[in-house]
Amino acid sequence: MITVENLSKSFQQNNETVRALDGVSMEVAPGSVCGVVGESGAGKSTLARCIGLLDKPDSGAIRVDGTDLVSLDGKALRAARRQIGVVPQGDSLLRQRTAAGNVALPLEAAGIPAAQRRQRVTELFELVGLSDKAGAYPDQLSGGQRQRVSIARALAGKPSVLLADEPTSALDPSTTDSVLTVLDRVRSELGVTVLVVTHDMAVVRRIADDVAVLEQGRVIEHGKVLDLVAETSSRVGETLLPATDQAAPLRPARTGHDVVAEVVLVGFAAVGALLPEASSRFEVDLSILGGGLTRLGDTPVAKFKVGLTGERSEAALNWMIERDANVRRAPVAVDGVAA
Ligand SMILES: Nc1ncnc2c1ncn2[C@@H]1O[C@H](COP(=O)(O)OP(=O)(O)OP(=O)(O)O)[C@@H](O)[C@H]1O
Repeated sequence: MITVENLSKSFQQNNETVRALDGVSMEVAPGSVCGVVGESGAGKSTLARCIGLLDKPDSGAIRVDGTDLVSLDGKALRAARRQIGVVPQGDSLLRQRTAAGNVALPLEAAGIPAAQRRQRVTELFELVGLSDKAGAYPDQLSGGQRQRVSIARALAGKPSVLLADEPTSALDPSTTDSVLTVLDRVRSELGVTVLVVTHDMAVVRRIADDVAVLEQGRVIEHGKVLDLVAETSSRVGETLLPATDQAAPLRPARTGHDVVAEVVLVGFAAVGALLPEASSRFEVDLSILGGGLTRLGDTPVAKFKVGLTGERSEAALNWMIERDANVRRAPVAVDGVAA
């Protein structure tokens, strides 16, 4: 479990103070993947560097499994650093060493005997799906393969937390997918808590359980991805779910329906059954006017604009709300004119 409490960090830039982190608080549950997203300069890398103990915050606490890392120094700090594997931004492998040589480096530094080292390196290459590339040099590998070697190296010391800073930037979509598959396995097979800093919401869509959105050093949204997408005001939801045709807002009068609403459905059961069941149970005619289906991780999620016609249209919507559908009704008509 990573807990960040009220973390602040400023830098001096051209005689001005830049608040890279301004009271950041967030939690990452054990064995989950959390995406930290935001525009360039929002403070993502600074947050990752503070959690990775590469930078010291000005104030605040960072707890990993209950221990506050900010207050540590000397031997205790070195021990805490071993709990956190860092995949640095960009290409960081040593060119003159083979892929296996790079992964073995932290094990050599820790004085692990050769036989144990070989076994650990073999396991790590299996985990990242590159057993046949262990003897290759970084220049003989693709960008995605180098990134997977970098992940293996960060995991060499069996950390409980893995930090990856922009692990997929500059990779094409299919290579990105192979790197994300590896990060997903790190969480599911090793139970490691993964924090991924990224500007790419596709990373969040594919592997994140939780997300924190940073803006100018502050957290403006944080929580479970599947909870946030159900909230109508969520930027995460707006980015990850299909658009329901903003050009034609919710106007019952225009569409000829009794009620028009936006509905977000999460999970196989809701996506597959809720709309047809509401329609037949309440004898209303229900048409899909916009939106569509997507997938967040393994979970299907739908956002539809629906038009309902029939006396019990409101009751049908209420019934869906009781079954955890997130429903936003069309604005109420003013002076007889639909809003
Ligand atoms: N070592 C440093 N010295 C001075 N200013 C810094 C330093 N590191 C970061 N900053 C400043 O702090 C702010 C946050 O930077 P940070 O790199 O954390 O953002 P980011 O969200 O990771 O951006 P990017 O996506 O471009 O990497 C920026 O204004 C940046 O210029």
